Amino acid sequence: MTTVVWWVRRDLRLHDNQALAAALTRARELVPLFVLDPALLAGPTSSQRRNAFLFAALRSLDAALRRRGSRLIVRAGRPEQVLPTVVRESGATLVMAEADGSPYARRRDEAVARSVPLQLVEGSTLRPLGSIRAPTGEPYRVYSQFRRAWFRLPIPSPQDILPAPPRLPPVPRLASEPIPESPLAVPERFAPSEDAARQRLQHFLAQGLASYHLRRNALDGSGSSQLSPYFRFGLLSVREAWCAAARYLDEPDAAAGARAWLDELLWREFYQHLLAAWPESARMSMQPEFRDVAWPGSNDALARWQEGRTGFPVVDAAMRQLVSEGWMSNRARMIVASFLSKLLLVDWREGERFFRRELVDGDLAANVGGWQWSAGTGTDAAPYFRIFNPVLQGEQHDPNGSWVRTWLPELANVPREYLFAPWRMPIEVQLRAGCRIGHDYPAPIVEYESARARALEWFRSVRQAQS
Ligand SMILES: Cc1cc2nc3c(=O)[nH]c(=O)nc-3n(C[C@H](O)[C@H](O)[C@H](O)COP(=O)(O)OP(=O)(O)OC[C@H]3O[C@@H](n4cnc5c(N)ncnc54)[C@H](O)[C@@H]3O)c2cc1C
Repeated sequence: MTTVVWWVRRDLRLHDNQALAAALTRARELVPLFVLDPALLAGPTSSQRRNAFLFAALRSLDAALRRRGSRLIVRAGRPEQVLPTVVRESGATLVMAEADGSPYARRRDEAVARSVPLQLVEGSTLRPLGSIRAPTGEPYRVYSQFRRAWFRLPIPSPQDILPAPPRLPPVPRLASEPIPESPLAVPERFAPSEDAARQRLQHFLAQGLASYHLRRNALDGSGSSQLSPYFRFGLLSVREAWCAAARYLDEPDAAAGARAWLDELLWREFYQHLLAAWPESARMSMQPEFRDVAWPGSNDALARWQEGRTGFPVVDAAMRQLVSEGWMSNRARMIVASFLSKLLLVDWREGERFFRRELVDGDLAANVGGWQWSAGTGTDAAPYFRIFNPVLQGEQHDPNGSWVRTWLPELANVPREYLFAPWRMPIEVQLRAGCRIGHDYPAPIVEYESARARALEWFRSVRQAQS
């Protein structure tokens, strides 16, 4: 009788789960195990909101396991202590888990592997981490080169997709702790179950994919899939999503949207590979000239950005959506990240930390990648002189202003022509709109043109100091 522990981490799904499938080829008894790791759940980069999503998703996974004759065993503690205990109690001969390339996960897995037979299986990315390399053997630092190399290799095929097992082997008698209750509610936008993830994918393929390339920048997020929390916790297999979308490449009406969406899955892939190759990029600017600089932005500016009180409606709406829902669109993320790191000159790591605490999809690789790109310190760094103008961004990507008004009720009666720059309202218009600048809504924290000039000057001086 072979007993195998299936150690669930960021793969809370039964469909297309390669670690589970590998475990099932050996197991007469299977122990689906989740470890409540204090380093992740209560550490400095933990997030109450993500915990709420995670705990609810674990309950849903447990229910799905029970429908198949199994159940989730939950234990709290440090994995390097919990795993040997569970292996001993269950008589397991093997532990199988999905590989995770983040720096903490790698250290953790090395520590666990010292005392139990741990086998890691791919599945969190489309291709194994570390497998995409330049002819020199170096990992890629530039997305377009990574993408070209990626497409030279065989792409995932629908035949690879693994169905959810209809039944699962029995679980040996083992104690399990209750899945914790979260003090926070799960954001309504994201029902925390594998079924919900799969339904959302189907809905997006049917309704959103064909127009994705045209609508993906909508600030209200209605033009994108909103699948990121599901990928973050592995409630949906990225390989399965890839294959499902790739089918539309042959449909003339949907091909452009499908191509654009698959490219975004490749950005995810790129950042996962990048972090695995350069774990130090989580804390350090990729571009050497930014490593030892002191960013001049103030704590007060950071606080106003975090609280959505900058006086720039697009920035404030995005930050209030983030704090309220744990999510915002990609375009909103780029605007607020550019605003903090360039117009306010606050160290990108402050923004990265805040995002990671607040985002339901908060993921080290994607977040660090997005922040370094936005701040101009990263790989394919956005040129430092590319600075988003929040007024123009609002005009373009929230044209009727409904998203800004949703998150900033104090601007409800501000005429559309002033909505993205309310400080331009003459005083009588302010009074009529019930929105006095500096009283009902903040005056702008900076004047855009001079802040832009200051940023350009600072970035230039940092680069020159190094050359
Ligand atoms: C400053 C900044 C911080 C970010 N932090 C995170 C984060 O912590 N977690 C996270 O998942 N994404 C992050 N992103 C990437 C991106 O904004 C989100 O993945 C996307 O907005 C999620 O919405 P969606 O699921 O509707 O995406 P879609 O547009 O439908 O894209 C599909 C999937 O592709 C992936 N993806 C899309 N764009 C990117 C990208 N630029 N980089 C990496 N993966 C991408 C996501 O998994 C996403 O769910 C960040 C971007 C920026 C600019």
